[in-house]
Amino acid sequence: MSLLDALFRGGHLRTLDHALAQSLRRLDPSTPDAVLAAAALASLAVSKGHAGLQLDRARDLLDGDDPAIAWPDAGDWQRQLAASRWVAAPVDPVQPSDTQAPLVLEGAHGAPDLLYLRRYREYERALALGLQRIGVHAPDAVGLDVLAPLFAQLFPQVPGKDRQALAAATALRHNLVLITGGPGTGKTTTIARLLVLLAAQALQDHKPAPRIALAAPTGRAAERMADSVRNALQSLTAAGIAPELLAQLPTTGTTLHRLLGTLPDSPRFRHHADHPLPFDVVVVDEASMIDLPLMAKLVDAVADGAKLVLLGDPDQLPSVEAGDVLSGILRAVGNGERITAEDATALQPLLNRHPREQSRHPREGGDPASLLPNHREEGNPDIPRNAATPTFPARRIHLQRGWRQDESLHLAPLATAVREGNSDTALSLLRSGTLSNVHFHEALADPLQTHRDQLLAHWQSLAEAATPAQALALAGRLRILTAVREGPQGARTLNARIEELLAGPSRRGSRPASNKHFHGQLLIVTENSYRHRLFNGDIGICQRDANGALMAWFPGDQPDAPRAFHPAALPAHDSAFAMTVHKAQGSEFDTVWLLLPARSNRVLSRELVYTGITRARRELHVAGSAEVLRDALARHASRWSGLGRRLGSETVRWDPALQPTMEGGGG
Ligand SMILES: Nc1ncnc2c1ncn2[C@@H]1O[C@H](COP(=O)(O)OP(=O)(O)OP(=O)(O)O)[C@@H](O)[C@H]1O
Repeated sequence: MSLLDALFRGGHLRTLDHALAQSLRRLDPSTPDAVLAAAALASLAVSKGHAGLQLDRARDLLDGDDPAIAWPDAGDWQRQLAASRWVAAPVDPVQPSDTQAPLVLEGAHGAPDLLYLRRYREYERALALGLQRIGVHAPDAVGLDVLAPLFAQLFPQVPGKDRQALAAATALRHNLVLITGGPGTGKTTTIARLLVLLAAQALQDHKPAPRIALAAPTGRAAERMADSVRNALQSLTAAGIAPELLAQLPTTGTTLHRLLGTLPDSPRFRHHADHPLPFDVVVVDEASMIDLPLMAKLVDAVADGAKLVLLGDPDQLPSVEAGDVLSGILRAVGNGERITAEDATALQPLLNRHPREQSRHPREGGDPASLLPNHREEGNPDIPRNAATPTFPARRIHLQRGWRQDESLHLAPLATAVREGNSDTALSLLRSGTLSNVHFHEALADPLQTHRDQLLAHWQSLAEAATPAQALALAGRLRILTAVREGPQGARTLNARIEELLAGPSRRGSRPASNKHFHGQLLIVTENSYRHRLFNGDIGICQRDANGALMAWFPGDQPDAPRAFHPAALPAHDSAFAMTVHKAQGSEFDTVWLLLPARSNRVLSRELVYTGITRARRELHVAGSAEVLRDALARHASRWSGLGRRLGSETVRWDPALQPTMEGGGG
């Protein structure tokens, strides 16, 4: 049996993957089986979140080992592909490939071979060039010293120890900046202060106030970001920052789709290179969730000379759709932070001019590296002092100190153990019961049985809420998060059981399948609908309106004015009493129940557990066996992508002639 047939008959391919291979065979019946199978697998790889197919690890795409499949040797496979008319093999990672070839093979200098669907290689190429374009426009650093008093007021901590200050200062001097860190490390707080500085800088230069956009991949994440900025502005008001500066800052956030301007029934956007976004500063939160097509389109739409600041937690799960863009970019920036000696010199007026500090330590002068946080100082990891000028003009600052320590949930030690894959520590912390509001239900498989009343009470309160806005506000109080969708510990099964429980014994089973919506039902949208302005991951609730008609309500532009849809007219959606950790990215809930499957599964990873537990704001329950937890923490959720090497490549240089035009599709 051919490899393609074996893959198809084994149920490993989707219809779409198989159809792609078949269409190549129809066009040229002499196409070798290995090429057809590779085309189908490259298409399958995208559906599993990879940018392309890594030939030597193709078997990892399958859900389990299949003895019926005889995998070709990766070297032979590569040679057959390189010789095929369907496969372009450009030597340069930023040159366009032959438009006639639907597949692109890349891999050089010992890097593994990646086979792309052409469109995804174009997205990566466009993204790499677009990031270069944004990054090479370094803003003028002249005049930073005038900002020093305001800077010192905004960042009163001890200089040389404050990474938030370093991040803001760096972002004043660079146009492509990544500020990374776990939950509560002050990413948004830092942004608010940076925006005040940018407003002050414009005022001082007699320029118009900067046009600023705050965006995130999901509506919920955008709202959370705007909330945090509003809180930060309140603290800045209290700290005596000039109201005229604060007045220039945005207090609302938007989704990336809305920012870019969706077009009805089209994956294209209103804003792109030829019609760029009318913003001088674009700040995007939850960058780990952004997939390759969307990031490529965002970067394409950022105007020349504008600043792009990406915020994210690199330890979270990568985006569900193809990409793992954030980690690709971080790989190119380098694992450490790229603060060059040149940066340090330029930032000296800000970082070394704290009035408080100056009186204690007269300005040292001379050694610019003395400005940088020293890794030997407590709480500050290493920063390469004078890394060679990076080929990729981005800067990254990683914030480490958690600022939410006074809150009742004591999560940090567990989050660290999980992030580091340290299962002994994670288990002993969980078992010890010493972390406040963290509960471990070892080997518990069914919380709906053991904690039924407590869980049901919450969902019943949704049905009792007086208005849809109130019900939506309550919706974030509790969520069951699962690793998988199917199976006894999967989101689908749990939702069905919760629906039954809510229906009560008398009505159990009475709700016809065709009319599955009910008052108090929590919903999650599972596909993007540009027409409805509803996007994958949006959460809504069913409630009867004043006339008794059951409507589905989703957050609107104003928190107190949700949008109503007829349930039958909604795009694809599910119940959302329980949802997968993947779908919960970008959201937080007061109480989280993280339910692990009874048996190990390839989707389990330390990133999944980390993302799941860090969704909790007040209380965390983890249910599962030690064995499954150990297995999860031993695995990384990695994705195949060539972005890191494309960005790090010596040959990637911004050249307007190379900039591709963004095609539609994918995003
Ligand atoms: N330098 C600081 N001094 C005092 N409080 C701070 C500081 N930085 C952050 N905080 C506080 O810590 C909390 C978390 O900050 P913030 O929301 O900015 O973090 P974040 O990294 O954006 O979090 P998340 O990723 O969860 O959105 C806020 O209450 C904020 O006021």
